[in-house]
Amino acid sequence: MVSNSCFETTLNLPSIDLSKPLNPSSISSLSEACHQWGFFNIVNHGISKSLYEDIRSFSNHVFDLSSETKLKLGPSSSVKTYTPHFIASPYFESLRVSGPDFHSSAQDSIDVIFHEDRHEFSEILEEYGNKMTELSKKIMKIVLMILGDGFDTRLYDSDFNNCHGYLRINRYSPPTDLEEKETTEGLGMHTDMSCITIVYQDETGGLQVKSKDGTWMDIVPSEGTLVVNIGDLLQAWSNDKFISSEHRVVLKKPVNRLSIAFFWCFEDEKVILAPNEVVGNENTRLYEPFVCLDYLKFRESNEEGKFEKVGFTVKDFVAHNTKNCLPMPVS
Ligand SMILES: O=C(O)CCC(=O)C(=O)O
Ligand SMILES: [Fe+2]
Repeated sequence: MVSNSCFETTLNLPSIDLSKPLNPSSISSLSEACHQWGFFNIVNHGISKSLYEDIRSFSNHVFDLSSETKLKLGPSSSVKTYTPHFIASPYFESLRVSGPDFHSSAQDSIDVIFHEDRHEFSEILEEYGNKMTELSKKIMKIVLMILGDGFDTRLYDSDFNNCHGYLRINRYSPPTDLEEKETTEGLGMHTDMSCITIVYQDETGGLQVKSKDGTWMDIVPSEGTLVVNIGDLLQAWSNDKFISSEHRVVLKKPVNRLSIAFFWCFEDEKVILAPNEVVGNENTRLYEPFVCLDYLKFRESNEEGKFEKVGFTVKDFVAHNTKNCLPMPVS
């Protein structure tokens, strides 16, 4: 499980400054990043450092509870908001808070694990969820703008009108015998089940994206910067004009790592079909229309130790569907 890695480099992603209008050069570097990496940075996003500090201290408080208490929110509980160690990886655990009512989603979990009123926790998670929702809408508009010159993004408002978001607070606890210069995977290579994901990673670092030649590139954390990555749903909707990045998290230091990922997704019942204008005349449609929920069910796994399922993508889903649609051999 623990490996020495020598082919890793740092990736410089363009930063989109959300306090300024986009100019032609930022559009062009964003477009390149979306096609090549499926990753870019945003700055001046309006989320304060103190909100992160509040969420961090709340999260550590929850993750430090006993396994027995946390499992009251686990996969076999009624709320199912906690993913324990050994589902995605031995070192990964996470807590989910779902929109659009982030307050009540957080409160449902908090009521189960605390025997006193901790409404301040639901309030900070509500604030974060609402801010991420607004940010996601803003970023989606920017991302759609780069689809092409003269492309009227209003045409697709209806496609994205019913999007919803949820956040997952992730904590990684490296193995205690992790030695200097050794790394281990905290979360294996995967693509996200979202249109876009907005990631806050703490100063520990460890997020990596896979380049086309297979090299893992470090996305180094920078204070005040959030990382955005394209997910499978937008890749399929855009007929591969946007790339859903293959990424992972490696643990390089013997310290706990915290990240918060906000997933902005199509509604479950949406039929995903790339619009004709996006496919273009010369290109073929790469994905048969599919229902979002069918893809989510294909990807989701609560099975302990089935780490390989983490790496399935929308391409695997399409291949699986095609295989299942082949005529049965005549015996
Ligand atoms: O922890 C991170 O930095 C990224 C997490 C991630 O990729 C995910 O939750 O899908
Ligand atoms: Fe991810």
